[in-house]
Amino acid sequence: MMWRNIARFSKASGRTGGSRRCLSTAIPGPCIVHKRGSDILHDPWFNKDTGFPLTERDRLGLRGLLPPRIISFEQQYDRFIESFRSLERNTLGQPDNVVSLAKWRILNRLHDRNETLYYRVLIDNIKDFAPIIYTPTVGLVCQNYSGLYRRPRGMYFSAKDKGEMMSMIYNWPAHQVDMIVITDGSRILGLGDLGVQGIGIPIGKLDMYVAAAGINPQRVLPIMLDVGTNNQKLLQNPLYLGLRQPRLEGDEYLEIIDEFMEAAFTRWPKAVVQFEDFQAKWAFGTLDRYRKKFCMFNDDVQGTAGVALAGLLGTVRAQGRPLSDFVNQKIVVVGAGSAGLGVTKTAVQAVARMAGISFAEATKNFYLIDKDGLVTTERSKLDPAVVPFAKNPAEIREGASIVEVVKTVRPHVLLGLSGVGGIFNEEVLKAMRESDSCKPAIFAMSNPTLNAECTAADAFKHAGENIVFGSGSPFENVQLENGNVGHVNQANNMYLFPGIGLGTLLSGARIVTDGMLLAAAECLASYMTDEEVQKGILYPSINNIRHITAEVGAAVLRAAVSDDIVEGHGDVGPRDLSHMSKEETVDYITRNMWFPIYSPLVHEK
Ligand SMILES: NC(=O)c1ccc[n+]([C@@H]2O[C@H](COP(=O)([O-])OP(=O)(O)OC[C@H]3O[C@@H](n4cnc5c(N)ncnc54)[C@H](O)[C@@H]3O)[C@@H](O)[C@H]2O)c1
Ligand SMILES: O=C(O)C[C@H](O)C(=O)O
Ligand SMILES: [Mg+2]
Repeated sequence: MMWRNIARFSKASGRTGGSRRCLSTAIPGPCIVHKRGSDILHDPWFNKDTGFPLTERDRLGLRGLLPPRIISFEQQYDRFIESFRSLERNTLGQPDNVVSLAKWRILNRLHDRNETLYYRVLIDNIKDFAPIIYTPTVGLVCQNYSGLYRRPRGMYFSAKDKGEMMSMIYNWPAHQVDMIVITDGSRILGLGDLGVQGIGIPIGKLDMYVAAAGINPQRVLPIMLDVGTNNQKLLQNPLYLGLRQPRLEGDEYLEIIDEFMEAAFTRWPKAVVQFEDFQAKWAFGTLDRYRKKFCMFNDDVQGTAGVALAGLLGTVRAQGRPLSDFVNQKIVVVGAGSAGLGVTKTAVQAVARMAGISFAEATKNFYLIDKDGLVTTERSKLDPAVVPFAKNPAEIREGASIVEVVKTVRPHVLLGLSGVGGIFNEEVLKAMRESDSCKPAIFAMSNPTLNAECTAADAFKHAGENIVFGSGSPFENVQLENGNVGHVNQANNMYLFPGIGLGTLLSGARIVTDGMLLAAAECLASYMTDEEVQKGILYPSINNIRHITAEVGAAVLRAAVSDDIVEGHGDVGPRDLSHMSKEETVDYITRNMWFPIYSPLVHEK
């Protein structure tokens, strides 16, 4: 029996409010539907396939539209898992890409047909399925999206829709939307500009929101903002599904995104918007533009920064040193884009706070490398965002290579967010053997797998078996020659963004503050025990993603209360939130996580 014990979440109730309320209590409350007959069978939100009981078949006009035998949810679940395992057996030995896409297709078909069953198999098998619906396979899906396309998911707002967005937003069928993930497709993972094909990323991120944060799937909205693409291959592809024009720039670009934000928040003033995979200039530009006005955050800049900070603090603990020693860690960051700069800035702020020194003083132990090598003050046309981290060329020369910097600095941590696969080559990794740390840390955080700065196996082989290792996409643990296991951490923002979104939503915070983001990072950093951290395990297993998300969500909510920006959620007002203890907050968050079980459907005209 593959069915998992759901006791832990069986008391979780659906969120309140909205006209399509589906409660997921142990004895599930009814769910109101406004359609009947085959319209229900074709609606993945309500469809139960052969699982409709006889009474519902009568009530909803389904008699005769389904085979007579009623199959239980458990049987449907087992049947799906069996077909998935049989696909695995039948594709043994085939190229990885072929197998991954075949797995994605079978999951996607279920997603399109029956969301309750889809999310149940996803939640119960998150370790196996996250690499398919999220990184790395989601990257492959985006690359092949125009060919894989069968039916729409989410909404598309294009440059041609200027002036129409306020009415278009009402085309979305759900009355309530809680979480929106938006991309303009300009920097999809480390794969560059994929134009409209980038829609796969908001879809995958929102799948994680449902799986990890228990956001009701009826209340999520993936958004593709199609402002053109500069990807010539796509522009020349006759099957490309996006606008065939170069990307809008400057004010023309901003007018489109401004219009979308106004439209979205006019219809759903309580929604939380996550920006995802925007090229650096627009990632920072839009964050500055909207973060004080709308309830939004940028996952690549802010979510990644928190996950990386938790990892960096974990490496200090892994060395058996007190956290205060973080101020002495020498950290080389390779990649000075939206993610690399977000991480560096947050880590420097943490050092400044801990040591009681200025931000400028706290940059001393940080070294930033971009495509032109080490960033120093000598560089002509220095990007204003990197100025604070530019080194004095008297220390190391302008443009020094990664290996040169590693050999000179002997850093405690080498962290990659460059999008360039294999850039931590044998020479670089071997140079890390001379690190000043007894447990050097290597984070190859770029996605998807082929874009990781190095593989886990190479890191342990060349940099030494005593390292701590993290990667953005999953790798198998490594069997070391000394008989131990080299643990692979998935240093991915998936450990934070679901909790940031959920805590923000359930607090009714007006905006996402630095305090909320810091609380999320600190919660993750303190989640693992000393014993685990000393084994090199910095983040929880993805199997515990709902638990860590509830904790992170609670930390975010409590920080929002401290910042005095909460308006409450549903029947729970700001005063109720402020009176909750830490445990009560975690309980409140957990009770509000949606959990997939079939609710009785009741028809209402
Ligand atoms: N693990 C995670 O949670 C996570 C989160 C966000 C981003 N990422 C990954 O990080 C990567 C970068 O994302 P981004 O948004 O910062 O992209 P970006 O395009 O904004 O930045 C890339 C940076 O890498 C630098 N770079 C390019 N080639 C280089 C080279 N040969 N040597 C050194 N530096 C080089 C560029 O100069 C630039 O500063 C992507 O692969 C993305 O998938 C991972
Ligand atoms: O999508 C991911 O897996 C992490 C991150 O947001 C990225 O852009 O790579
Ligand atoms: Mg991203």
